[in-house]
Amino acid sequence: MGLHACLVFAFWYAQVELLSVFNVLSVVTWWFGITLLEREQQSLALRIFSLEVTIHSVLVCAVIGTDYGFQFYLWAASCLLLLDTQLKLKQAVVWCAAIIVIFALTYTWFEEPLTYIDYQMFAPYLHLLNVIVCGIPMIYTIGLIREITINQQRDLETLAAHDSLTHLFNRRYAHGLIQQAYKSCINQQQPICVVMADIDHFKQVNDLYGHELGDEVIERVAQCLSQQLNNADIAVRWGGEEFLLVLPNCSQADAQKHLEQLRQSIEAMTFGKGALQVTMSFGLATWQAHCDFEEVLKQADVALYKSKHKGRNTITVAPQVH
Ligand SMILES: Nc1nc2c(ncn2[C@@H]2O[C@H](COP(=O)(O)OP(=O)(O)OP(=O)(O)O)[C@@H](O)[C@H]2O)c(=O)[nH]1
Repeated sequence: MGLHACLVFAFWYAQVELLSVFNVLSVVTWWFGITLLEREQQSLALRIFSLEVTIHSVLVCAVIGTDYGFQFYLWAASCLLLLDTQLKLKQAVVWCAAIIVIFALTYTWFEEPLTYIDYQMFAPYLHLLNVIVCGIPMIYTIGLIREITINQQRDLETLAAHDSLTHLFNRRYAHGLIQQAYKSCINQQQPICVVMADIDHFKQVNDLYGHELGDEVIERVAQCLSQQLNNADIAVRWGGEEFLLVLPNCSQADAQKHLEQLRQSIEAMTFGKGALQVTMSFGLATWQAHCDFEEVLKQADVALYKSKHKGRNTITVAPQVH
């Protein structure tokens, strides 16, 4: 819009009044397009910008020829069209190709311009300036598409790896991480522990307080688990109210101390304006070098079952298998 405003005066000064008037119209069109952008009507705005740039470039070339490089704005117009995501790719490609064909034809159509302006010696500089200015939307478009693609890929990866309620890792994604942690601990001859944890009497929570508060309990318990874990630890939402914790470089004794702190923290939490408190049971197993993941998981599960059997809100350590 700023560029068109400057050109109103430049063409007036160069006594090409027709182009001066065109630029007034362009300023109005860009102002209208920007208003549409502010109203979040991006698609319509982009189409208007593209149309304006296309018509304007052709008219300028018709009046003063191609020496000044105004035809390069047609490349910019085709890039702008690609940003219109409501336009199907096929349609966008056809429109872009049509604009590029018009660009190529300007050299034949406008070999003899309607007017020769007095400042012909500035033509190469203006040509250079126009090419540079036209490059900006192209760099912007490709950069924007690159940025959007990277962000979407990152978002998709996060969505695929995490559980939507607790934001802990989901079961499917965690498998790879757990195997990596195990291999690294075994290579460095460091201990690694596996814990199954389950909120006690959770069915009653749902039955007495409703599923919404049930969800809040799961969410806040998960938060408490992840806040108290170390960076290398892996917390997974294993099932409804069941969590798996993998603690690399952690001995059984340290894991036991850690879990006792967690147990106490969860016991101290209140929900539903203080009306509800919950407890958690834990089953702890040390992952031996000769065991596979399924085996250690089973040991932790059996230990958890024992904790439930003992009256819940407790930690049971699985016997070491030699
Ligand atoms: N609100 C809510 N409830 C869930 C979710 N996932 C599972 N549940 C409920 O969790 C309850 C689990 O109950 P049970 O497996 O019988 O276990 P429990 O009542 O916790 O009893 P113990 O484990 O023996 O202490 C079931 O009623 C499920 O419907 C969830 O995402 N949100």
